[in-house]
Amino acid sequence: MMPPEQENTNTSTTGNTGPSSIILTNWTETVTVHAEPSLSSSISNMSSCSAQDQGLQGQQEPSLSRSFTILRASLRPVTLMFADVAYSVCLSTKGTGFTSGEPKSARAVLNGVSGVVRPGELLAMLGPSGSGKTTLLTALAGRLPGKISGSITYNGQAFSSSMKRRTGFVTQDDVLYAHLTVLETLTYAALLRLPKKLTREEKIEQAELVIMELGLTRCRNSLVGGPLFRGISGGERKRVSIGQEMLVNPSLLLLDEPTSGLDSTTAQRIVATLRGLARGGRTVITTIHQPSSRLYRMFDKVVVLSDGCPIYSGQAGRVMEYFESLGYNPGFNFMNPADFLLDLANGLIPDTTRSQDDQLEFQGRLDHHDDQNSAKQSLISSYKSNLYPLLISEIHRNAQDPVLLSSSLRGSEVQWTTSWWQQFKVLLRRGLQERKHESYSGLRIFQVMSVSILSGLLWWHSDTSHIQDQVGLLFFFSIFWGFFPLFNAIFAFPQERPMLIKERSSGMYRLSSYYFARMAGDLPMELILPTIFVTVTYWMGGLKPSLITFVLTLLIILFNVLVSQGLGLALGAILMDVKQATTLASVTMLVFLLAGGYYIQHIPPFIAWLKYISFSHYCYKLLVGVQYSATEVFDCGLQMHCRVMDFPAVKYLELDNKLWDAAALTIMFVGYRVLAYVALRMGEPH
Ligand SMILES: Nc1ncnc2c1ncn2[C@@H]1O[C@H](COP(=O)(O)OP(=O)(O)OP(=O)(O)O)[C@@H](O)[C@H]1O
Repeated sequence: MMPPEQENTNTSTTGNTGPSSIILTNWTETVTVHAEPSLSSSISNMSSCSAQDQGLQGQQEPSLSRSFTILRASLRPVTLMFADVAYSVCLSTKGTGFTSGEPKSARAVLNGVSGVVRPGELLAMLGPSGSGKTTLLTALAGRLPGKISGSITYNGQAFSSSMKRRTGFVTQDDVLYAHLTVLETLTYAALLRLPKKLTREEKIEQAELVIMELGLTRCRNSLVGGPLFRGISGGERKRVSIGQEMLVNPSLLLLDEPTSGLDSTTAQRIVATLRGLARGGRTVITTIHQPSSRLYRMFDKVVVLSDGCPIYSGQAGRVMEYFESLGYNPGFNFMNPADFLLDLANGLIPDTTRSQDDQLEFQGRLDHHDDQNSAKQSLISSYKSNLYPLLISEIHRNAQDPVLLSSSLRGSEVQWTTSWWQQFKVLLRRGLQERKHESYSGLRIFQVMSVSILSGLLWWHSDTSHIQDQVGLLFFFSIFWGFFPLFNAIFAFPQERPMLIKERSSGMYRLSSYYFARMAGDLPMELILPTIFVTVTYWMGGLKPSLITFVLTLLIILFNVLVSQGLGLALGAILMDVKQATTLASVTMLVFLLAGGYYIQHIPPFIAWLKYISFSHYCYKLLVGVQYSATEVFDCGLQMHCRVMDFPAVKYLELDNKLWDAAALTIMFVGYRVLAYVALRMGEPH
């Protein structure tokens, strides 16, 4: 139990609501909910566990006491009802022969699943692997693509954008930025998700609060980590993911396997927290693989799935009674109800005539498929005749309930909790922090510096008497700064896709604010490296010693970098596959290299148009155009001077219209970026 004085600071007991009711104040309103002692105890247990390690509990208590209630009261309770939910996926049946275009077959993943979950309840979905738990959870979260039959309603209404912002969804794989600390991860989530009316300090305080509440104090400053380097533990990652969703104070919280891979104590803490959140007036649904009996006792309701069909949906405490009424007994005492349910869902019916050891041996053998299938069918038909009619009549009754319908989630909602500018600023900062290791990586700087010094040495103090070499250096500028940004930019969106999907699905920010923040975040390094490169190589390479020409050369190359980056972003966003995008990019750059006008000057007319789609071609033309004036001459041998403009490689370029070249680059600069944005928008799950 929480210390009495702490309870008093968080809640006030009211005379007219009875001893078990407390008033919980939150951002926008005051609601009355029924609290259970277990909530306080579970949460305080977790907090104190970590706070003790740090000796922080005493220090943090004042801020905790002011806003503790925010995490405990749901703003708008949601009653979730689902009836006859069915979902199929299309599978192409591949034969072993040489035939192609085989007919597609549909596979039912969910079949007639129904249930009711009310505010304050914790529902667990149980079932063997592949039974459809994740699919059902995703459908209930409004995130399942494709056609779902049956009905899913939230306070009697269909899923809406308002509901989306009230829904927290924790996926099985934790999608987190590896290079942010736990505190940074939760602070950025708070800054993006909490409403405008809270100050920045208050939002940061909420993040701190979630850290304490989830027992993450000990690792608050540790990096999250990822596949390439180790960070916090699996259980801590899971708690960070839950914390991100808790921050928005969701009315409906859905979690996919929040305890998988965790030790039983940590799993117990997580489920206790979920139960605590439910008791604060939320509707909480979780899938779970193998709960211990301790965990099982914390569930209010369970849905048990077998091959996508329900065999039970209702109160968790009455499950044994129900199956006993059908004649199924665990066979021996003290069996974990969850184990019993999973056996049943697998079609393993306990044989009470056998001893315990015999049963284990019997069930372990795999040669009873027919028996198992007929047992499953029998359980499914028992569900249909016993539980289904009750559930459907409850759903119909509730659907007519005027109180439920009046608490509609539509209407009065603002679409975004924070302004465009606020989102842009936070996303920009987060992006810079997450990618600084990559942008400012020593390897990347070494790569550019070594190439610049090497090219400077190769072209060391070239002059116009070696015009072919000088023009070659300008062509090299245009090609190198076409390739390099293009290949860097290709990775941007495919790498960020899981995060983008997760955050956009919960309505965290606008796509445009993300997009512009990403563009702006990449700019410093995209521009600094070519600036260093050009500065070193230009002067070492003996190009025209004029400051104006140097600045113009630099500006042309920087613009070329931005155009090339735009193409990389567009390819990445359209294909969303790094391998495909890099293959296409290398073919494109090869075409640009060959058609750019340096290697081949007599391209057959039917393919000469290729150069007009090459940004490197325009860049090269502009570079040559600013390097040599129309009257400039070079030593063409035998003490003769020729006009640079008559040199074949330059003449071929037709340098008379620089404005058009600049306009072509500008069109590409805008066009590629618009294309990337549209591709991102179209690629979003609907
Ligand atoms: N898009 C899809 N394409 C093909 N099969 C799918 C698709 N979605 C789901 N399935 C299949 O549907 C079944 C149910 O999948 P689901 O992920 O919901 O199971 P689960 O009960 O959550 O399993 P687990 O406990 O192992 O995570 C699986 O057999 C899965 O292969």
